[in-house]
Amino acid sequence: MKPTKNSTLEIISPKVHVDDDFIETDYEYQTSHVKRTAAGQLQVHPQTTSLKIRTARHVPKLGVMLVGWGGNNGSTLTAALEANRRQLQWRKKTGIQQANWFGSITQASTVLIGSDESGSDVHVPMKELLPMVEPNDIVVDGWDISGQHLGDAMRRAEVLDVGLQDQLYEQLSAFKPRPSIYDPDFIAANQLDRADNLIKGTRLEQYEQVRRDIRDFKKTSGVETVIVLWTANTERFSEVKKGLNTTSQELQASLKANISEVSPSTIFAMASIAEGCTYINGSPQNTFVPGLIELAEEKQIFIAGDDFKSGQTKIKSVLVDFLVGAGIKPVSIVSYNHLGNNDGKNLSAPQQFRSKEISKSNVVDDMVASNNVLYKPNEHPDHVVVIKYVPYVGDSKRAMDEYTSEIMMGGHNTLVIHNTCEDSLLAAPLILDLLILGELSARIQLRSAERDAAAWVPFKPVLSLLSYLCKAPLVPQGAQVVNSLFRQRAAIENILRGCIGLPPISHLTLEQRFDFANITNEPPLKKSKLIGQNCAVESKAKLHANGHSNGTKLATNGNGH
Ligand SMILES: NC(=O)c1ccc[n+]([C@@H]2O[C@H](COP(=O)([O-])OP(=O)(O)OC[C@H]3O[C@@H](n4cnc5c(N)ncnc54)[C@H](O)[C@@H]3O)[C@@H](O)[C@H]2O)c1
Ligand SMILES: O=P([O-])([O-])O[C@@H]1[C@@H](O)[C@H](O)[C@@H](O)[C@H](O)[C@@H]1O
Repeated sequence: MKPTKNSTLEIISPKVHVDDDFIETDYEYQTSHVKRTAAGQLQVHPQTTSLKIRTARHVPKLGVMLVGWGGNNGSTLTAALEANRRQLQWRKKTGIQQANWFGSITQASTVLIGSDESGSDVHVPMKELLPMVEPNDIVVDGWDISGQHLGDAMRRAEVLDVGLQDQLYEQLSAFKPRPSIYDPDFIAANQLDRADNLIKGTRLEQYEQVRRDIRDFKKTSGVETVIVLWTANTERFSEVKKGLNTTSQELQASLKANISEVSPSTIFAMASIAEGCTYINGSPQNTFVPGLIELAEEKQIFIAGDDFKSGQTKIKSVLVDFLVGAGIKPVSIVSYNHLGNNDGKNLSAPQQFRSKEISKSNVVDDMVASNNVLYKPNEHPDHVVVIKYVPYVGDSKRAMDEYTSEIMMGGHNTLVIHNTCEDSLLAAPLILDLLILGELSARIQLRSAERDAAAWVPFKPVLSLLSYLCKAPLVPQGAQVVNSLFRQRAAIENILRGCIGLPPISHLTLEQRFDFANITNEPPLKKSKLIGQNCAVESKAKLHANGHSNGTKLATNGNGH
């Protein structure tokens, strides 16, 4: 079976069944359930559940409606879609630059699927594992409180090279954001000068207008599926209060009663759910108040978020995982950055900064809690987040992080990281992945393999699979919040593997550590082909032997090469 029409991959397995509509696999799901006894013992029960996984093969034409379309992220994503669609290139002072999707795991990363007869790893592009939306086929629309068309919005953002902007300006100028819901109580007062493109009326009337906009987009664009994604300004947190928004009934009643504490982002989420659209929150505010989550669960519509995990926090979710996993104890983490884009301007207001501080600070909690050898109960590293607005640097975020850890015998290790990047060029590819993986998730279902008439079941409405792309992952009630980046990525990879009948990768590679031929009658590994650095050394060594080397003194890898 070839998962996608142009895939280099073919799965040869009796467990995989393909017809015109579905890829269906038999899947032995293996877990370990742990019970704590009264005596404090941990009883571990390995379990295997026989499942079937199916993935609908038809990839719908996807429409995305961005809230905050005219912002740095929204305009940059729109520009990138057009630049890649047209395979544009432009001159930079360093030479010719081609459009690409670097930073997108679906478009620019590969997945280990196994090893070949010589024992070498084999990786394939993630997008070849299952039928996925092609970025070139995505249709974009959206809203913004600023009425600037996308050509001027791209220029205002000052993110992309002028050589590229000039090739896109006319085309993007045809895109005009729809009027949006503006409530100055939820974003910084310094955003007022942008607010010239507004939906008037009560919250209910605004909600109804957003629903009409979604229906209008579906009708005029011909898309089959719409995902609504918030990449507008960070809002302050909404108050969560009984009678206001703790149930779907309360929330809907508050909307109808025009209660001021119902935020624009929550109204957009309600309208999206009412129109059957997945809603993704790329900002840190608590759009998903309990009543909204209950509404999504009642309607079985996906919601995901919060806050794109693009830079400092992404590194933090790797570094702290490494340190704690290595038995090294982070005791102080200071994350400072300054930037000068409009996001930074909005975050210069205390309430909006507080939303971001929360999402950037909670990312270490699960990793710290995982190691009771290093940390006493409720013991945490000092953790400080600082964000400053410095207009001159624009979208070029300058991040400085310091990680101080205790090492053996009272020693200390301090890591200092300086990270400069165009923040929107980190976020735009993440938005693409949120859209593509969010759409794919809607085509994946599970059922028991042990009961013939078992119903096919979709993912839960709170789509925690997208956590890899979010700073503050929203997870289903009772589920564990996982921030470790590699665990989050492994979840995505192993779901994709399961959908094509492949087991999770254990990295055991027993066949390379034991003489497997004597255990399983497997044919022995062919002569090990040097790979990576060793291969480079071997090829240079051969060149050297034949007198063609550039004379570089070659290190050896211990095998005489
Ligand atoms: N690397 C990143 O850029 C990054 C990473 C994580 C999170 N984020 C979050 O993504 C969001 C967007 O970032 P950005 O750099 O594009 O910011 P931006 O300020 O450039 O864009 C936000 C846009 O939203 C518009 N807007 C504000 N309120 C609105 C509303 N109610 N309805 C419609 N439009 C509205 C603004 O006019 C602006 O055009 C921010 O909340 C930011 O915190 C960004
Ligand atoms: O992704 P990350 O680098 O941890 O966090 C970023 C912040 O450092 C930055 O100040 C803010 O403007 C971005 O929206 C983003 O949230």
